[in-house]
Amino acid sequence: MLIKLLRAHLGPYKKPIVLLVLLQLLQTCATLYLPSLNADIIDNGVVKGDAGYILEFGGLMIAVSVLQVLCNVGAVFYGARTASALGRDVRAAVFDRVQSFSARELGRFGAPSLITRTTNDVQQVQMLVLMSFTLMVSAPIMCIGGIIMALGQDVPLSAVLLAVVPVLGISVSLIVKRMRPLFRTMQERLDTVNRVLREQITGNRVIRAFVRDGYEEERFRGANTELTDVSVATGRLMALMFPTVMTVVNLSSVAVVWFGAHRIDSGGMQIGALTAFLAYLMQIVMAVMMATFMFMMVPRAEVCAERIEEVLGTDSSVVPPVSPVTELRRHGQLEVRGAEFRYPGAEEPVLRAVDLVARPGETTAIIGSTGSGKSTLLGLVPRLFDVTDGEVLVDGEDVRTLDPVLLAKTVSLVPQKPYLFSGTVATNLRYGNPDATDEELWHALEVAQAKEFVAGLEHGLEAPIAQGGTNVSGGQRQRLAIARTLVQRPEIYLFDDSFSALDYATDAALRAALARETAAATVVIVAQRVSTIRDADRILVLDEGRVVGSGTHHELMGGNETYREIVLSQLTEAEAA
Ligand SMILES: Nc1ncnc2c1ncn2[C@@H]1O[C@H](COP(=O)(O)OP(=O)(O)OP(=O)(O)O)[C@@H](O)[C@H]1O
Repeated sequence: MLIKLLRAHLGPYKKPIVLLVLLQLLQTCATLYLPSLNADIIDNGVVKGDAGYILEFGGLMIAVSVLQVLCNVGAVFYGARTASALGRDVRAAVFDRVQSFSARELGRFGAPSLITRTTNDVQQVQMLVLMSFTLMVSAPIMCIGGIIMALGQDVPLSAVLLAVVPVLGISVSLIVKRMRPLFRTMQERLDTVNRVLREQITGNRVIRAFVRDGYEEERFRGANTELTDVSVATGRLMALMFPTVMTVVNLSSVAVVWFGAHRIDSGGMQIGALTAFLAYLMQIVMAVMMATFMFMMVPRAEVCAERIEEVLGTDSSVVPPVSPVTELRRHGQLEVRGAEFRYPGAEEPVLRAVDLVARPGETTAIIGSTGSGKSTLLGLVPRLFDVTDGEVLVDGEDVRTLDPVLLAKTVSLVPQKPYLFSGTVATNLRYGNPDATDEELWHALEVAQAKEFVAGLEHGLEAPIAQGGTNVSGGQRQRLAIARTLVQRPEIYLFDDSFSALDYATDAALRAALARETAAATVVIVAQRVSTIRDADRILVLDEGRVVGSGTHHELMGGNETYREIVLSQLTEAEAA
């Protein structure tokens, strides 16, 4: 998965990658060359007292060091730039995919997990790539080159390396193997902490109202402790790595000095060669350590890459049309034919054989007990999800064949729980129509009965709105959401219980203004309140996902038992007449 992800996203950066590999190659060669030069200076300059030799080779050492530093800076620069670009691209790819998801896929992953995947998971992959750019080239060359150079200094002493390298390799891989499952658990527990935290922040008022602070604290502490436990377990393994490596290093250094001293004593080796040998031993061990460090990151990045690929590999169940219809002939006729909808995994459909025709210039209302499928039915029109059977037509065209931009322009839904974005009143109102003038915004606010309240705000249209619209009341939020839809001027308006938070007087005033404003449009209103819909041209009665009645208020009062029951639960017989 990691390789697949990297192959897919590193493609555009071939040039900087080749450049940084070359720079790494050069700087590693320079690093390997320095101990040999040092040995030469000791054996041929210092021991023989040749100042000219020392100066000449000392100068060369400085030149090689400068080259090494420059190459290193260049490699790190290109490495960091490419890794950051990769992170940006993967984040953008995940974001694009998530944007295409329908409510079904969003529900499957959950918002907290999608956020962790887009941020933390991508960051883990990005960090591994940065480390790899720095170490992938230099570590193996340094290790193999170090062995060759050490052999060049003294062959018998190199036997020490035969023991050191495998011992180091095996002990490190044993530790890394145990880390892998822990990393997966760590990412999952991070998801859980995010989920609990998000729920507690969004449900803060309910928690306070029910005085469940203690319970919620305990729940967070549980999730937090679980994350800490797994982090500590991986931390322990990581901590074990360095003492293990250092023990091997120190023991091998002692062995090299011990055997090297004997070789010098017997005249088989020069003192400069022993210094160089020790330096190469350090370089080899450093290379193994660096590789280890990288391998430590690989399992976590692999787990993260799998989680990212899972998102990228998930297709939206609301598929955009291959050859979309980009123009509609008539203006805003909505028709639902034999619609069935079943939520994923649900045994029973929540809508069955639903038929509905809503024409321009008419108001169609949908009423029914809670859970009867009203919101689901409205959601089928802007394709929040697609019918599992039957069809939804706008101006005679199946919504599944319509260009998504055209569909969004034609149909606008005011959801049951409207959402406002952080920004100002104006930025929210212009969400569906960025070119709307201030006059248009004020007009929409007037129709939505929100003009007075916005005019009363200190900055009027420029008054700040918090994320989710939490700094305005529920009723104000509903009215701003209605105004936002009015600014967009669609041909089909869908109001999902959008007047529920308004008092009766405001509800009536709003509907009267709305009727004038949307006189030529198709309006579908879902409501629980009979007074909101009794004047509608047609009322559809839903019961357990089926249409059990259709007609005007008077027609339904005459012959539809379900409708009569709903009406008489809210009004007296005289009021309902
Ligand atoms: N995401 C979901 N997954 C599974 N089932 C769902 C989901 N959303 C809604 N349902 C079920 O679908 C049925 C219809 O829900 P819907 O929200 O359409 O009803 P409604 O008539 O709008 O209700 P209300 O008047 O309370 O808003 C309900 O029984 C509900 O349990």
